Amino acid sequence: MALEFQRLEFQYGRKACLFTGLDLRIDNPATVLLGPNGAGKSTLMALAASQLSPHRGSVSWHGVNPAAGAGDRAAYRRAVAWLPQQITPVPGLSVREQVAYCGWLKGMSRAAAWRASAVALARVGLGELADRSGQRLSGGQLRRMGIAGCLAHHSELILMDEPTAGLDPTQRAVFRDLVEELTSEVNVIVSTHQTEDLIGTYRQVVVLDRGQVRFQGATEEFHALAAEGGTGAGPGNATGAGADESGRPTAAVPGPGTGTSTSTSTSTGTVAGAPSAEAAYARLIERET
Ligand SMILES: Nc1ncnc2c1ncn2[C@@H]1O[C@H](COP(=O)(O)OP(=O)(O)OP(=O)(O)O)[C@@H](O)[C@H]1O
Repeated sequence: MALEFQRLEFQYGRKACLFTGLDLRIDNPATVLLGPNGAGKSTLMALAASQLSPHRGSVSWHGVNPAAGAGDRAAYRRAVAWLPQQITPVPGLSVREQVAYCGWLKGMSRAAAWRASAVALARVGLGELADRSGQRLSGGQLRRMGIAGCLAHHSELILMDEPTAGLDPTQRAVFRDLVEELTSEVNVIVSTHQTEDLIGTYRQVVVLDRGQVRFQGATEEFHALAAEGGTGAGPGNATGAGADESGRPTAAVPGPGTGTSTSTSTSTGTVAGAPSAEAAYARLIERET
C-alpha cells in the first residue's frame, strides 16, 4: 500500500508555488516527515488528507484518487485519517461520544461506532476517561482521543501533523510509545521538526525543505548521513548539533572521523540516537540564511 504524490503542484493564492511537480511515493508503514518551519509539511499532510486539492497532479492511496469522483473521495477518506495540529473537541460531547462521532462521520452505523469507540479508547489507554468531557482533556490526552477516532473506523493510514508539539516530556514519551505500537497494525505518517521524535519509532525518513524532498530512505541511512564527511562545521565537531525554534539546524555537524554519539541529554530528557539524527538533519537542511 502506498501514498503517492505525482507531479503535484500547489500554491496558496498568489503566493509563489509551494510544490512544483513533486513526485513522492511513501510505502513504509512507519514514516516520519521532517522539515523546518515553512517547509510545506502541513500543506502536504492536508493534501494527503484531501483537505486541500492539488492545482495539478494527483494524490492517491493504494491507487484511489480522491479527486476522481464522489465515490473515490468517500473511499479515500474512509481509508486515510488525519490528525491535524489542532484538535478541537465538540462542546458537550464525552470522550466516548467524540470517538463514536468520528466513526459515524465515516459511514459506520451508530451502534457499530459506539462499540468501536470503546475498543479504540481502550487501545489508546483512555478507557477510564471515556465519560469525561472532551474539553477537559490535556493536550496529550486529546491527541490520543484523536487517534482513537482514527482507529474507530479502521483507517488504513493515519496522518499526524506535529502530534507532539506542545506536549511535556512525559506525554511525548507516552505518545511516541503509542505510535510505535500502532505502526504494527496501521500505516502511520507523522510530520515533525523535532528530530528526537523519530528515534526508535519510524523506519523511514522523508526530509522536506521549501517544497522539495531532500532525502527519503531508511532511518538507519538517515542517521548514517551524520557520520559522513562534507559540509557542516567541519572536522572535530562532534557535539552541539540541534535545531532552533523554527526547526532549522543551529549548530555543528560531526566531521569525518569524529563518530556519532548514541545518546544526548535534551530538555526533553535523554534520547538515544538524537545527536546523529540532529546532525543528519542539519547536514541536509543547512543553508545560508
Ligand atoms: N493558509 C495559508 N495561506 C497562505 N500561505 C500559507 C497557508 N498555510 C501555509 N502557508 C505558507 O505555505 C508555506 C508552507 O507552510 P506549511 O505550514 O505547510 O509548512 P510546515 O512545514 O508545516 O511548517 P510548520 O513546521 O511551521 O508547521 C509557508 O510559507 C506558509 O507561510
